[in-house]
Amino acid sequence: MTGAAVDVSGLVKKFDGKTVVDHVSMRVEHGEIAGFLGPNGSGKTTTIRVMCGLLIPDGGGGTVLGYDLRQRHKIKREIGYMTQRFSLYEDLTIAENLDFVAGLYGLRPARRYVRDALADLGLTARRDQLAGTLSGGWKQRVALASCVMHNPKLLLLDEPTAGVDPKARREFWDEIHLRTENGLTVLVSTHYMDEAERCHRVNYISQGKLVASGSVAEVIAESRLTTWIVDGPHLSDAAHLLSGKPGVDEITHFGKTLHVVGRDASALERSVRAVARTTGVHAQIGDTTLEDAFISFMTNGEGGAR
Ligand SMILES: Nc1ncnc2c1ncn2[C@@H]1O[C@H](COP(=O)(O)OP(=O)(O)OP(=O)(O)O)[C@@H](O)[C@H]1O
Repeated sequence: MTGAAVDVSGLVKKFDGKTVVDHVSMRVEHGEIAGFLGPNGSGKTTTIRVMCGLLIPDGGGGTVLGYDLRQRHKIKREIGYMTQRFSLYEDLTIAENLDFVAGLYGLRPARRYVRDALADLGLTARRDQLAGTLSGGWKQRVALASCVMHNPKLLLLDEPTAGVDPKARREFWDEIHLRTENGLTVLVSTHYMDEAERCHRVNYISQGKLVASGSVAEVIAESRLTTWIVDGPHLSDAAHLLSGKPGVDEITHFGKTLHVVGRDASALERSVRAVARTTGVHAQIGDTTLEDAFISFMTNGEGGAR
């Protein structure tokens, strides 16, 4: 297929006169895992719903899998969408849940689709277990099976791993990576930094506006932040003294170190060196993390890089 899997521009969505998606443009290439990050209420779910064809935008447009956003029924048939609080029928077994979904999509013979989906996601041995008795990780696996059973070309996942333990989260991501190697495209919203780092590209939205987009390295570079790592005794004194000093935008405790971050590199250096002299802490330039960059975008609103 030519073009990007998702290619939208200038998307606007308003609720009751309030703009919650504000001229968002985004491309997701075929076979790519694109991360979608941003604070609570920044407009991720709404943007995803517009891309799914579930909501009609108030402005902008574009294509999803080559279909115009207005071809909502065609889009819906070729995508898989896992909602934020996906639900299974708890009093049905795993196989019965999948059979129900096969019916919704008109997949025939349903029995074969269910059997293949169970095998594909390692669920065969549990096929007769009631969904209500499954752990969070297994429930999420069944939800994934439900979303991919009709062989979508694009998966839109809205915080799929919220509340799932680290091992199950890792397994889920391994599944996702395996599928993209076979041509699937994924757009996934998450609040987890380790998950963002597993994406080919990340998009960061704040107050409805896309403020950064690119590979992890590009987004960190775009933040134009300098980070100093401070360690040694009297760390809390150092943190106290650094707070509000010229060039110091953020101070974060990481174990026995402080990350002191700012955009004005020379002012930051002067402040850090002055406090190091006063308190005896040791300071050295360090790597800016994705989390530092996102916190900076959040604090600076739309002032971030694009
Ligand atoms: N159907 C709706 N009617 C009115 N307001 C809505 C509706 N859906 C979402 N909103 C509002 O739009 C804004 C964006 O919400 P959205 O769920 O898209 O954000 P989000 O980035 O997905 O947040 P979270 O990370 O908490 O899931 C919020 O202020 C929310 O209250």
